[in-house]
Amino acid sequence: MDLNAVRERINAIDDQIVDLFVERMKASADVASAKAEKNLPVLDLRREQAVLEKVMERGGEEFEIYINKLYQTIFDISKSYQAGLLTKETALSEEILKNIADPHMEFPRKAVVACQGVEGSYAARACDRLFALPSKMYFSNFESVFNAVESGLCRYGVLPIENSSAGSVTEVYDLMVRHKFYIVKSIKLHISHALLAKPGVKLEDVKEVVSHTQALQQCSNFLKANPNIKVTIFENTATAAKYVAESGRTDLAALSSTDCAKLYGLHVLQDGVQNNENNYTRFICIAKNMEIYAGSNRISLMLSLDHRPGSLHEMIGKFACRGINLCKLESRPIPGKDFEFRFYFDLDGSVFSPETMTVLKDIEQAAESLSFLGCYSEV
Ligand SMILES: C=C(O[C@@H]1C=C(C(=O)O)C=C[C@H]1O)C(=O)O
Repeated sequence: MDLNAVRERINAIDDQIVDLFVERMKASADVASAKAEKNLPVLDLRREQAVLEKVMERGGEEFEIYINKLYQTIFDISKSYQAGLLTKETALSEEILKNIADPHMEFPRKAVVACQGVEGSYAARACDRLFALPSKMYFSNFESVFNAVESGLCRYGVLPIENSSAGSVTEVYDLMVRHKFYIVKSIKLHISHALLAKPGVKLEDVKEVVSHTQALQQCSNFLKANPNIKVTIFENTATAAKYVAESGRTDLAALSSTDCAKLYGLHVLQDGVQNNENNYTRFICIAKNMEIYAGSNRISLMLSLDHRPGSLHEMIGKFACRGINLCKLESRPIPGKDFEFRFYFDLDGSVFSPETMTVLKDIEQAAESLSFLGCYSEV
C-alpha cells in the first residue's frame, strides 16, 4: 500500500471532520443560548446517553469502544465551550468579584495568628516567615486553630497541609468540612527533624521517642532501625520537646527541631533524622473572610460529586479543556457514606483570569456541592 496515498485520504477525512466539528460546536452554541433562555444547566446526561447509544450503534461493534471515548471527549469540549458562552454571574463569582475589587490591598505585616503547639513549633516558624510582626497565640490542636479564626479571636491561623514524603495531613483536610474559612496564603518550609534529649543522655540510653505522627512517619527509617525504642504520639513536635525537657527522664527523646533544642535546653543526639533530606511541609494561612491579594496564582476547591461513573473524569475534563493545571487532588471518605468521597482540588489558576472564572462557574453548576477555599500565592 502506498503510504503517501493513504495519508492523502486521511488528510481529506480530517478536513471533513474539522468542518463538521466546527458545525457541531456552532450548534452547541445555539443549545447554550436556548438553555440560557430557559435557565437550564449545561449538563444534560440523558441527552448525552441518547447521543452515545445512537453513535455507537452507527459505528458498529468493532469501533464502539473508540466511539464511546471520542464522544466523551466531544461532550467535554462542547460543555466547556457552552460554559464559556454563558456569561451570567453566579453567587460564587459575584462574591469573588466583590473581593478582588481592591487590587492594591496588601497582605498585613502584623496580625494575631493562631498556631498549633507551643513556642518553637514548625507552624510558628511558618508564621514568622509569613508575617513580619505576628502576635502568636498557641492552641493544643488543629480544631482549636480553626475555631480561633472562625470566632474572630485570631485574624489568621497557620496549619500544616501536606508533606513531601508523608503526604497529606488528613486531619486538617477532614476539619475543613466542618469549618468556614478561606486560604489566603501558603508557605513551603524545609523540615529537618533532630533527636533531642536532656544533656548527658546518649543515643543508647533512649528507650522512648515522642513526637507528632507526621514527624514519626517522616523518620520511619530511623525508628525501624531502632526497634527497641518505644514510640509515643504527641500532638506537636514542639510540645514533645517541651515534655522531654520537663520530664527529668534520661531514657526519653523527642523528634523535633533544632530550634526547640535551643528553646528548651535539650541536646541534639542526631540531626537530619528524616528519611529524606528533601523534606518539605506546606502550611496554609487561613482567615475568616475571603482575602485575595494581587499575584494570587493558586486556587483550592472542595467538591462533592454525584456518585456515578465518570463524574470525577468530567470535572477533571473541565480543567483539561481550558489548559488549567491541577497541582493536587486529595480525596477523603465522607463519614456515614459507603465509600463515597469528598475531593480537594488545588489548581494553578487565578480568579483574575476570566478563563479560570469560566471553569469555576461551570464546576459550580456541575458539582453536587462546591466550596471555594481561596485563591492565594505560595511564599
Ligand atoms: C449540546 C448539549 O449540551 C451538552 C452537550 C451535549 C453534546 O455535546 O452533545 C449533550 C448534552 C449536554 O450535556 C445538549 O444539551 O444538547
